Order: sequence, then structure tokens, then C-alpha cells
Amino acid sequence: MNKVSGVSVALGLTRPLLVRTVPVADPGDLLARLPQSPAFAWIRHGEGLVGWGEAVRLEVPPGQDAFAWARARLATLFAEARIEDELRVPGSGPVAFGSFTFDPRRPGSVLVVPEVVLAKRDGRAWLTTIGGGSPSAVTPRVDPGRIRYEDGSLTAAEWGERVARAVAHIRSGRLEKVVLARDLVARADRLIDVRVLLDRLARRYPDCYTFSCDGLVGSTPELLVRHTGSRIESLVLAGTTQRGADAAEDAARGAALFASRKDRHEHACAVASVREALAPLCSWLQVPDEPELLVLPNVQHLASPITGRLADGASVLDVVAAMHPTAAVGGTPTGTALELIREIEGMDRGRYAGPVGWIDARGDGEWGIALRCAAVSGNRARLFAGCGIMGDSDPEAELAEARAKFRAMRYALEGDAAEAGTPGEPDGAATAV
Ligand SMILES: C=C(O[C@@H]1C=C(C(=O)O)C=C[C@H]1O)C(=O)O
Repeated sequence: MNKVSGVSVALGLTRPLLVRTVPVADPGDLLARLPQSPAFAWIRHGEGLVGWGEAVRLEVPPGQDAFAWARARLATLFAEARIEDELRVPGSGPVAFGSFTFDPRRPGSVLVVPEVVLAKRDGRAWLTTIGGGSPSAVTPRVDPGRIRYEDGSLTAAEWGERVARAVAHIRSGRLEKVVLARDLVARADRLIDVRVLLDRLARRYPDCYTFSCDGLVGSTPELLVRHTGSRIESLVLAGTTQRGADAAEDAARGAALFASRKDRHEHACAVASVREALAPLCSWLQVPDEPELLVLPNVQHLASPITGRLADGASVLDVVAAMHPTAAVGGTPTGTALELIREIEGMDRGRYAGPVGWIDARGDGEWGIALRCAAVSGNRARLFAGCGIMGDSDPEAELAEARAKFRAMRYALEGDAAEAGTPGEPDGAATAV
């Protein structure tokens, strides 16, 4: 593996990557081909990319210019690479998977070019190998066993108090919206095999982007940006309700969400932040007047699909840099919201709510906001969930919303036991969940 520091890449001291992409027959379930845990993944509706091995790891130094640094280092690395690419489509040739901290001034952002990437999209499949990387035998998956939950940085009650404080700040006129998140710690009997979590998430949440990057695993519904040539797409989410017990309650909840002034305002803040970030980069931008409803197995969201055309040759990481953090995970105005998050949230978000995705040598790629995810290490996972707080938010309702959002990763860890309610940690019991 080339452990690359910025200096050695810039001076060309590393050996150029030898990259070869060839078409392959349909590999079937991409996740089933992952030989071991950990692994890299970006999958939706069975399509996308999986990767393993590490040809290059770039640890991004913390700082405001983290995205620019990463983009420049990758550009150098890819420009020096010897690439044989028979396909030349987004995601063929060398690809880096990446995940950035929510706060770029915190350490932990990382980009990895896997030794092997297997991908499929639109009826085509391909395999990219770097240096000696080759497909390897798949080791058996191991279930993590029983899962026990503990409070994360704050108890549920403490977090509810922080929500009430945020509401008071909003009512005093300091800001319009802030997103507050909480964490929960899960401990498993055995080492957590990331592939088990990915399999469950991809099956249960096919409309979401199931991802894995250097220990951050989840299934996010929120596409920050897809970049294909000069075309960009984004899916802005904000405003949430839970699923109903039956079809009638489900529809009534969806209709109430759509009619809720609080949720529509919360959503409008998120859309405005994306529009403001993208407008200067685009020659053409289409933002719908009204949101639509996105119905997932655990929650329903207000959703606005946005499309645009980039004015010049910006790469997907340039667009990510301009967009992050949107008001879906920060707030409005952004600066004041980030200050308040630092003041009262009571935890370090790490890479939760930061951009996660992949980029190729042409600058194409797909990046989501890392939601409905956990940071997995050994037999421990730290789960995250956040909620947009407005002046009329109710702490109890926000706690229930966070609990519903945790359900994605609880299902990933526990499988069907999560739905049955595991003895010892049913929803809301003790302090943890
Ligand atoms: C912050 C999260 O989700 C975000 C917040 C939402 C809301 O408050 O309504 C909805 C979707 C996401 O943009 C999360 O899942 O952790």
C-alpha cells in the first residue's frame, strides 16, 4: 500500500498506479462478492460500486480547505496513473471512495483508492484492478450476535433538554433552524462484519444509498450530488414523519407532513441552502416549487429533487465543497447554526452528516450525506441520528423522530430481532434508545 502524504504525491515520489478496467459478465449481487470485512460500497437498487484492498490511502489534514486539498492530491495521483480503461464511463478507471468529517476542522476525513473495484450500472459491469489487486475468495460472513445499547454522549433526557434550548435560541431570533444530533453506542458479542450490515441495509432500504467507507457504514436517503459530465443532481430532504401502523394512518401522516407549516419551512431552509450553493456553479438549475414525499421503511420525508448543468469543469468534489454543510444537517443561517451545534450538541459528529461517496479520474462521482449510519470498530458501533429543530419543535417529538431514524442501523446490526424488540433494550426503555 502507498501511504501517501501530501508532500510525496506532490513531488511525484510515489510510484504511478497501474490501473486496468475491463468489462465483465453481470456479477449478480455486488455485495455478495466482497471477500472480507471491512470493504467499500456505494449501492442503490443493486447498482453501484464495491471495492476492497487499499492501493492508496489519503488521510486528509483537518482544515477549512480539506476538500480542495483532497481534490488536488487526487488529481495529481490520477494524472500520474497509467490507466487502461476499456469502458470510460462514470466509475470506470481508478476510483477513490471517501468520507469527510462533518466539521472539516476535525481530523478523520479519508480517501481510499481500493485495489479492486467491481461495479455495475445500466446493464454494464466492469472490474478495475490496481497493481497486484485481483478478485479474491469470499470468506464466510459472521453475525455480530447479541447487541447491547448504551447511551452515547448524552442521555435521551439530556438531549431533549438541548432541543428545548435550541428552540429558545430560535424563538429569541438568533437563528431560524438548527439540526441537532445524538449518538448511541452498540456493543456486539462478536466483531462486527460490515458485510452483514450492508446486506441487510441494501435489502431493507433499496431506495437509499448503502455505503461503507473506512468503518463508516449506513444507508442514506440523501444524495448530496451526483456528477455525470456537466450534469448534476441532488435530492434535498428535510421534514420528517413516522410511518403509520396501517395504510390509512400512513397516508394521513404523509398528508399531515405535507401540510405542516413547520416542516415545509424546515424543508424550504434546506432547499434554499442548496440553491444558494449551486447557483454560482451552474449555467442552468432546476428547483421544484413544491417538495414530494419520500416514503422509507422507517420514516417519510419531504424531498426536492434538483438538477443542474455545471458552467465549467468543476469536479464532484468542488461541488461537494460548495454545498457542505447544507441546512438539512447544519441549519439557517449556516454559520450561526454551526456555532450553536458546537455550543449545545454535546458531541463530536465525526464523519456522521459529512459527505460520503466516490470520485473517478474524470471528476464524476456520487456523494451522499452520511445519515442513518454508524462508525464501526471491532465489536462496537456508534450510531447517529439528527433532527431539524425549528421554533415550534417539541423535544419529545424530536426524540421519537431520532429513534425512528436509529431503526435503520438497529436493523443492520440486529436483523429481524430489531423489529421484534430485543429483551433489555426495547424502544425508549432504560435510557439508551
Ligand atoms: C439529520 C438527519 O436527517 C436529516 C434531517 C431531516 C429532518 O429533520 O426532517 C430529514 C432528513 C435529513 O436531511 C439524520 O438522519 O440524522
